[in-house]
Amino acid sequence: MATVLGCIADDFTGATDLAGLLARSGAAVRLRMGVPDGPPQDTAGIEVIALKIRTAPVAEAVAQARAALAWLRAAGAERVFWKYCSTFDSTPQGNIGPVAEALMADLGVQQTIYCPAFPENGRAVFMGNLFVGRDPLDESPMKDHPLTPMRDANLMRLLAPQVTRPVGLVDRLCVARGAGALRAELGRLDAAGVAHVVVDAVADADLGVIAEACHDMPLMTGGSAVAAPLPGLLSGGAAEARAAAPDLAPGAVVLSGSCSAMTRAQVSAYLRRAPGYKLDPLVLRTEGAGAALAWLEAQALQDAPLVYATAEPGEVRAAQQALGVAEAGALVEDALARIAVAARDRGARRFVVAGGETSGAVTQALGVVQLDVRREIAPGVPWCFAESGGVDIALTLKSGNFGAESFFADALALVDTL
Ligand SMILES: Nc1ncnc2c1ncn2[C@@H]1O[C@H](COP(=O)(O)OP(=O)(O)O)[C@@H](O)[C@H]1O
Ligand SMILES: O=C(O)[C@@H](O)C(=O)COP(=O)(O)O
Repeated sequence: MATVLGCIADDFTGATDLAGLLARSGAAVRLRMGVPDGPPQDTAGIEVIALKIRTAPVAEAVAQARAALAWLRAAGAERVFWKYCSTFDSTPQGNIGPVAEALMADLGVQQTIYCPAFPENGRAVFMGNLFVGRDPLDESPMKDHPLTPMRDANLMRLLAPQVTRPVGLVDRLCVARGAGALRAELGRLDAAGVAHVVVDAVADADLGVIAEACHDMPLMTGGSAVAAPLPGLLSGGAAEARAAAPDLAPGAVVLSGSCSAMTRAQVSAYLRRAPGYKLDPLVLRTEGAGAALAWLEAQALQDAPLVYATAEPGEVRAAQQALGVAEAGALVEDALARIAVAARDRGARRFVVAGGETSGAVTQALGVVQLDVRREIAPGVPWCFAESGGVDIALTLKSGNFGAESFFADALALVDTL
């Protein structure tokens, strides 16, 4: 089938979030992990390519995003969506703006919009400022993120240093007047040379207006929620019969490298009902992952044991001071990736993974190249089926701050009903 909408996500949890929301429409959505090696084959109406470029050096992020775009265009996509985090996570150098500008240049467009709002998960944009629940982004737990601490809530201020062309805003007062008013305002800004337009949205109805006004743009950017209405607006996103769910053995493992506030609560809740092993980056540095692997070896996989590096902000800061931010993160990601492979080789077939970077590392180590997206456990977190090392597995990749406190148990309870 020719692809009508091609999506590029900057991390793996973000990609499953986006694919899950697009699939709510019933449209056929194919999720590829990394840019596929060969030319497009067996494509769906909606294609999502998951990259692991949120914290990559800018030039590398841009090169990967451009390669993804070239593949999506070869698949027929004339509309492209650039998905980043609903909390606008980016490093000080920042990849959101440079990737958007590179995609705009390749697509030959002068203007795009930015809307990370995700009301179902408490993310709203008002007067260009991003809120998490009732808190401005920089007063939310995102201020302590291990890799992308967010210290400003103003999206124009965050974006301006990342791009070369002018940044502007369409505020909620305009969005509330409907798609025609929004289109007219975008036209006025375009005539004034404003290339990068932050658009306010506080509720799903605003996102409907934005999608209606902007679905014809060759490039839209944002969180998953503003993309959710697109399948209904673009012809060709037809439904596809689902393959039967694979018969999965009971063994499961829960892996958490996320230190986000919600994951910390989820880890605490899960430790009350399942065995757990805590990774320490300082120990990983000197002794490797041997002790964790030995611990896992002694566990019954039917108990769905948890291996986690999830820690409070003070502990994370101490590890980062001793090892450096990148090294601390890489040690944890490598260890969890090795543990995932060991668990699969011992018979685990259900994987619950918390953390975007963590999910990228685990999925790559498991050699997963494509995910079949199924039902959401919580908004933006679907179960997926995949093939890994010649066996069928179920995998859910949870964004740091998504899901209820009982998420890990909720996920494991749902997987047999898919
Ligand atoms: N105890 C720790 N000390 C330092 N870094 C850690 C620790 N635990 C996890 N990390 C790193 O923090 C990062 C968390 O990012 P990520 O997996 O994307 O989670 P989230 O989805 O919450 O953003 C990862 O690179 C992970 O390896
Ligand atoms: O948009 C979102 O919030 C998520 O899809 C996402 O990208 C979250 O990233 P992580 O918290 O790093 O998993």
